[in-house]
Amino acid sequence: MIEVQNLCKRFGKVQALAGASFVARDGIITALLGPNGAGKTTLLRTLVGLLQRDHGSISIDGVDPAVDPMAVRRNIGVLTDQFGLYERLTTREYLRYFGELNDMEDAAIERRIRETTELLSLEDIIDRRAKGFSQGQRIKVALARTLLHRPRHLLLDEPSRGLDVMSTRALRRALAALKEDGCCVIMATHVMQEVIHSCDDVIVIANGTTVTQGTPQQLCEQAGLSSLEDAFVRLVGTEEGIEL
Ligand SMILES: Nc1ncnc2c1ncn2[C@@H]1O[C@H](COP(=O)(O)OP(=O)(O)OP(=O)(O)O)[C@@H](O)[C@H]1O
Repeated sequence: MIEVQNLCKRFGKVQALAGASFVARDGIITALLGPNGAGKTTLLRTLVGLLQRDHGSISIDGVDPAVDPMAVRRNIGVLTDQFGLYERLTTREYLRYFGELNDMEDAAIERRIRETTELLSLEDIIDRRAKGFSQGQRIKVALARTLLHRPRHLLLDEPSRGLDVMSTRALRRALAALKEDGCCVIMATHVMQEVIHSCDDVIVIANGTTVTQGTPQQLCEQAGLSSLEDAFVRLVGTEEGIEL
């Protein structure tokens, strides 16, 4: 479980986070929905300790990443906008390398490579070098790396961008498997279809603060509208940052 209270982060004159608070529970997919510049990426980066917060509290299964960053990182998988692939390594070599960095045994690494290859349909690129990979291929490899060590918590920053229909389905399968495993998953996205399809709970964020949190149905009821997209627009008061 991830609990955040009154999280603040400023970059110079920009108040990127201005008191965000929420709880993301285990065994469900929590969407982080907000217009461009709302603070979603800053929030995810602060949660894992890539950015230092100015104020507020973070608890990841009871551990504060500022107090014990290594304990948090062992149990968390992060997919950011920087995929961090190595052009000269094949997908298999890259996944092996990250498995070793996470202190996994060789047999476990090979088993998880087989499982993630099947889950994310990586067969055609598993033995190809990353140089020249398309955007969708890059995301899938980065996602495989994120899932490889079976972290209990996952922070996914726009995982569906650039994915074709087949890859979107692969992502949905991966999310369903994580949910089944009882993981705590937070997914920042602009794609309403993905929220409706995969997410049980939604945090709406605007101007660095949490506007509301609830199931897609609760958000619709709160806004008095039947479509989640319309409810989102009403709740944040802007049409910016929506993809259908
Ligand atoms: N390193 C930085 N230096 C200065 N300003 C920053 C930095 N990172 C983020 N910001 C600012 O903080 C605010 C929040 O940015 P953030 O990237 O968290 O938004 P977001 O919700 O992820 O947006 P998007 O949907 O466009 O990806 C923006 O005004 C952004 O310009």
